[in-house]
Parts: sequence; C-alpha cells; structure tokens
Amino acid sequence: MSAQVYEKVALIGLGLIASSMFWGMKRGGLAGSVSGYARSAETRDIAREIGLCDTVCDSLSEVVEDADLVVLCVPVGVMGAVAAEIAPLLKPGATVTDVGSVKADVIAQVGPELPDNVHFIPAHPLAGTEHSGPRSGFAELFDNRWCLLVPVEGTDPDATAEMRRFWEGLGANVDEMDAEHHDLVLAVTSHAPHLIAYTMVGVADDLRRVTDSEVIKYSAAGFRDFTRIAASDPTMWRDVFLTNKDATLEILGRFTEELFALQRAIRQGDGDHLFDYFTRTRAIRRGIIEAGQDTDAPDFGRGARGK
Ligand SMILES: NC(=O)C1=CN([C@@H]2O[C@H](COP(=O)(O)OP(=O)(O)OC[C@H]3O[C@@H](n4cnc5c(N)ncnc54)[C@H](O)[C@@H]3O)[C@@H](O)[C@H]2O)C=CC1
Ligand SMILES: O=C(O)C(=O)Cc1ccc(O)cc1
Repeated sequence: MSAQVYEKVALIGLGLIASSMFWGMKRGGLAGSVSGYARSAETRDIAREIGLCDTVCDSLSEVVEDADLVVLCVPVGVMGAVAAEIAPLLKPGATVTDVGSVKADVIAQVGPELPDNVHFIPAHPLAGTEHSGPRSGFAELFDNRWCLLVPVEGTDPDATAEMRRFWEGLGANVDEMDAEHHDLVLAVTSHAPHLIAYTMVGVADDLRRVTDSEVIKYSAAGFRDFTRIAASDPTMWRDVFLTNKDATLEILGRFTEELFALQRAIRQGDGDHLFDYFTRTRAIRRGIIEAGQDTDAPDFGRGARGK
C-alpha cells in the first residue's frame, strides 16, 4: 500500500518547519511531488543547492499551481497577507493548512481570505529548535511529537482525516483542539516560558558585574537552556506575542503573582513556603515523566509508546 497522502504539496516559507516537513515527506513517501517558495532569492538559491523541494519556484502562482495541499510556513504575523495572495490561485478542492504557533489569530487572518471551495485545516506541530532557515530542518523533527489540528466548524471530515494521516506519516501523534484552548495551553507551555528565557538572558546581559566570559564560562544547565531558547528567531517570536496577546498576558499576570509570593518568602526567610512550592513542582515533572510525555528523557517517549 502506498504511503502517499497528497499528489502535490506546496510549501510556502522555506525555514525550519518547511524543510523538516520536506525531508519527512521524502522519508515517508507522503507526497507525489513537493514544490517550495521562499520570498528571498538567497533562500531559494540555498534550497536549490541542498535539494530542498523537488521544484523551487520563484513565484506564489507557480508554487500553488495544481497543489492538493498548501502549507503556510511563514511567521504568524504574515499568514493573512500570504493567504490573500494565494487565494485566487488555489485549485478547487485543495487543502490549505498552516504550522503557526498561534491559532485563533491565524484563523481570523486566513479564514476570510480563502475561497469556499478549499478546505482550511490549521495545524501546529509542537516541535522545533532554536535554529531557523532552510538548512536547519531534518526528517526526524516531528517524530513522536504532538501535532495539534484545529479544524474550524463545518470542516469536511475526510479532509481532516487526510491531514491527520499526513502528520502521522511525518512521525507525529495527532490531537484536535479548539483555537482558544490551544492558545491558552501554548501560552503556558511555550510562549510565556520563551518570554521568561528572553528576560533571564537579558538580565544576565545587563549585569555589568558579570562579564560576558563569566556568564559563558560558569553557565549551569538551567541558564544554558535559557540561552538556547533565547536564541530563537526574533521575527517569529515577536509575532507570537503580538498575536497571542490575551492568553500570554493572562499567564504572565499569574506568573508575576507567584514570583512575588516566592520573592516575599525569600525575603521573610519562609523556608516552608519555598519547600512546599518546590515539592509541588517536582511532582508535576515526575507526572510528566511517568506519563511518558517527556520525549527528551532517556528511555522514555518512543519506548513508552511502542514506536
Ligand atoms: N521554530 C519553531 O520551533 C516552530 C515554529 N513554528 C511556526 O512555524 C512557522 C515557521 O517557523 P520556522 O520554520 O521556524 O521559521 P523560519 O524563520 O525558519 O522560516 C520562516 C520562513 O518564512 C519566510 N517568510 C517570512 N515572511 C514571509 C512572507 N511574507 N512571505 C513569504 N515568506 C516569508 C522567511 O524568510 C523564512 O524563510 C511560524 O509560524 C512558527 O510560529 C511552529 C512550531 C515550531
Ligand atoms: O525549541 C524549543 O524549546 C521549543 O519550544 C520549540 C517550539 C517552538 C515553537 C513552537 O510553536 C513549538 C515548539
């Protein structure tokens, strides 16, 4: 039985996610052919040089021509503008999806631009790295990671089922969620943590008493993790915060309250408060490990799910 899910796939924006999807599609034989478009000539040249996409196109009209699946892999702030450009060029019956880190705002941007005769199935693979650009992708990125589908009301179930098979073919575990809930969950698990990492690295940089070399030389694991996250693409993350504003502010408000409570406990020497808090948070980490949901932990994830 063929693993092919779509005859022709078009990738728009050839960065980390698009390039990982391409290599993953090749690995799994999920597409008959894959065409790709990038805005800058430099990115298109790199794509041609490294064999990223079967055809690298110089225009949006060329890339979406006859495509059965069109994947928007651009920063969330420009999804609507790209959708508006491709709308008149789409093949009737095609599926359009995106991989944006924010869903409600992207749906509000893209949905109204698309014609009624295409399926729009927003998606978000919960997998990435701090690297970006066409050279950063790899076929295994989505293996055993979640991909959340956020189908809007009235979406054709067959088109959603196809999309699910596609992401499963890329190695992901697929779930469905509504957009508002997705944005709140991601504000807690990804967006606020990124902002905290950016802030912590900024604080270290501002501390003139700690020279750059000391920060690098004596970096403990916690701070190293922050610096990795804080090296993520500025355009992408600017757009995430501007488009998931309400949920992120809600979580940051709660974070600030908790931080103040911990700050007070330290000032007052309230060891019980600190101990109880850290005991509670340790239990959460252990719960994640026991549920087999930490795919980075040694001997977990893959084995636990039998993959
Ligand atoms: N990096 C990550 O860890 C993850 C990113 N995402 C989402 O995936 C999407 C793509 O992210 P990455 O691949 O990491 O970014 P990237 O920075 O590696 O690639 C984005 C590409 O889009 C291009 N682009 C920007 N504006 C454009 C426009 N107006 N028209 C055409 N192309 C344009 C850029 O030149 C770049 O080639 C974003 O929406 C992001 O929120 C989702 C999951 C993980
Ligand atoms: O590199 C990391 O730690 C990440 O958190 C990757 C990531 C970034 C953005 C997403 O929307 C999903 C995953």
